[in-house]
Amino acid sequence: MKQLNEYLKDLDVLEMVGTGDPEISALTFDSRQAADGFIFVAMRGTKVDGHTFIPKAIAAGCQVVVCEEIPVETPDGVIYIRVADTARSLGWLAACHYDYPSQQLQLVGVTGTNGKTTIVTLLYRLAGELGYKSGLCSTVANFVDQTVIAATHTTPDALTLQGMLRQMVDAGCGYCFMEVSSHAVVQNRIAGLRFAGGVFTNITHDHLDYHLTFDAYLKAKKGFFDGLEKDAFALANADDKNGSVMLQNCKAVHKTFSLREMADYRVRVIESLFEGMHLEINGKELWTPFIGRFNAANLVAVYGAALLLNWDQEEVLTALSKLLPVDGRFETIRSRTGITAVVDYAHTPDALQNVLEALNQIRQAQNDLITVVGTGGDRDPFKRPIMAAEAVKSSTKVILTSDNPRSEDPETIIGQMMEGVDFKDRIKVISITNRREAIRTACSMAKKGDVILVAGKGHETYQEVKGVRSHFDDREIIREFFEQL
Ligand SMILES: CC(=O)N[C@H]1[C@@H](OP(=O)(O)OP(=O)(O)OC[C@H]2O[C@@H](n3ccc(=O)[nH]c3=O)[C@H](O)[C@@H]2O)O[C@H](CO)[C@@H](O)[C@@H]1O[C@H](C)C(=O)N[C@@H](C)C(=O)N[C@H](CCC(=O)O)C(=O)O
Ligand SMILES: Nc1ncnc2c1ncn2[C@@H]1O[C@H](COP(=O)(O)OP(=O)(O)OP(=O)(O)O)[C@@H](O)[C@H]1O
Ligand SMILES: N[C@H](CCC[C@H](N)C(=O)O)C(=O)O
Ligand SMILES: [Mg+2]
Repeated sequence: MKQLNEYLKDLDVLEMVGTGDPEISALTFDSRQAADGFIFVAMRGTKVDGHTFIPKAIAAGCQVVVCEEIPVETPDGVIYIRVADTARSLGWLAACHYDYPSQQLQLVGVTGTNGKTTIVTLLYRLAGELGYKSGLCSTVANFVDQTVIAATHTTPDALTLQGMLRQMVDAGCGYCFMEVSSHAVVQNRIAGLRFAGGVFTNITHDHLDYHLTFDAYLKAKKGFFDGLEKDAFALANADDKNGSVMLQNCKAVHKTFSLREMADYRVRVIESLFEGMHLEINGKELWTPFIGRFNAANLVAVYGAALLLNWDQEEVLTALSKLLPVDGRFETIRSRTGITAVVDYAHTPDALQNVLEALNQIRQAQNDLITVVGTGGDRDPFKRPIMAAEAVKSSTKVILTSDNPRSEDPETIIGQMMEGVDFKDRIKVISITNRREAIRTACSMAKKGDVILVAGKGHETYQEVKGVRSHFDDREIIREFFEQL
């Protein structure tokens, strides 16, 4: 255990009320978790202000409070530490508490609207193929070497994150690959971390409910690159017009990847089939079971990051072609009757457009492409009509349905999606609120050779309706209906 003064050396303390240097047992930012010997960090949230829970945290045994505003009443025996930004301070306190684990391994962060989970998971698997122990922080799951820890967020809170990194270091991991969400940057969940490198995939429409403007969303992503040190690498997608924005004034070593332009790491799609793609990466050819140009971009980003970590180029290329698609991303299920279903986590307009483009390139023109899609409740409402329009533009039939409606009315969400569909196109659209029914309908409509895309939920094994989560898995449901054909 450490004394308080050790924790304070990383903070810019503006004011302190109370004296002493108590021994600290743990940290918390939630008064409900507080106990004797804890530091309580008061954070201003989106729903409530953590400062209002300071008395509760003290009643539970906290002797040290880190806050942005010192309360009027300051009982004896409690030390109040005022800082400008408690969320940022939490990152540094957590880093100190766990003995700065990010400085003891090579941490690579991946940010962007789409492709983060794919890239970090492939880097983690590639490390395994090459015999390196590593950790993973992703939307689907976290891994400490081979041990899985369930994921609640794409990027966990600073305390959970630093704790997990400590477990990785203790387990002998030399690397950690993590997703850096824009929420995490804004909420300073990544404060106190030292990155060996950062990767930028792309930025398109998402999360405008939280960031309000595209500019603010862009700034959040850029915030991650602005924080990289000069010995780190910054690998950006040259095909995205904001790739260069990420690199502007970034101290790290600039590198790029591209499907089109001259870049440090280049990929070309030689052939694309349902079984996979034939690629050329920096002049070397390889086969991969991945489908879609966007996955060629993901693979070249993985290749670039691997070389920037000084992994052996030949070994990387050999292992790359063995990697299999990630859970819930372009997962293919075939019926005995010759129908192909694809389950994909496309939950943004750009992702949906990309997946549909890939499917249209590889399917036979005479066959139908039936898309089943919804959009999440309590999340960006502006993407709803755009996603419906994308689905209609590139599919022959569309079934609009529910995703995770959360606290919202599912029919209202579908109604907002429908607003994006031109009147003349409505003939090819039906809406079925119950997602299971929607999938069943798609399976019974499809004929031999047709393709069904079930988009939006990918790996998820639940559906949240009116705040209640029940077991739900697009893949299980498709298999069940395919059995009945
Ligand atoms: C909008 C958002 O990001 N919210 C996150 C935020 O919660 P919040 O701001 O609502 O917190 P709050 O409820 O207002 O509480 C404020 C403070 O008071 C404290 N409190 C509260 C009650 C109490 O009795 N005592 C107490 O001390 C809370 O612990 C907190 O410190 O801080 C919490 C703790 O870190 C997060 O769990 C929570 O994530 C929510 C659950 C969430 O859904 N977040 C999503 C939107 C998210 O973060 N997504 C991104 C990106 C997704 C992607 O694209 O992949 C992700 O990284 O997962
Ligand atoms: N490089 C890419 N460019 C555009 N779309 C992509 C790319 N990679 C994946 N996608 C699409 O986006 C979906 C989500 O991919 P992935 O889970 O890798 O992204 P993510 O950035 O982790 O998403 P999230 O923000 O939910 O964590 C995929 O199912 C696919 O449809
Ligand atoms: N990480 C994304 C995932 C959305 C997935 C979709 N199935 C939904 O629930 O809206 C988010 O929180 O916006
Ligand atoms: Mg993800």
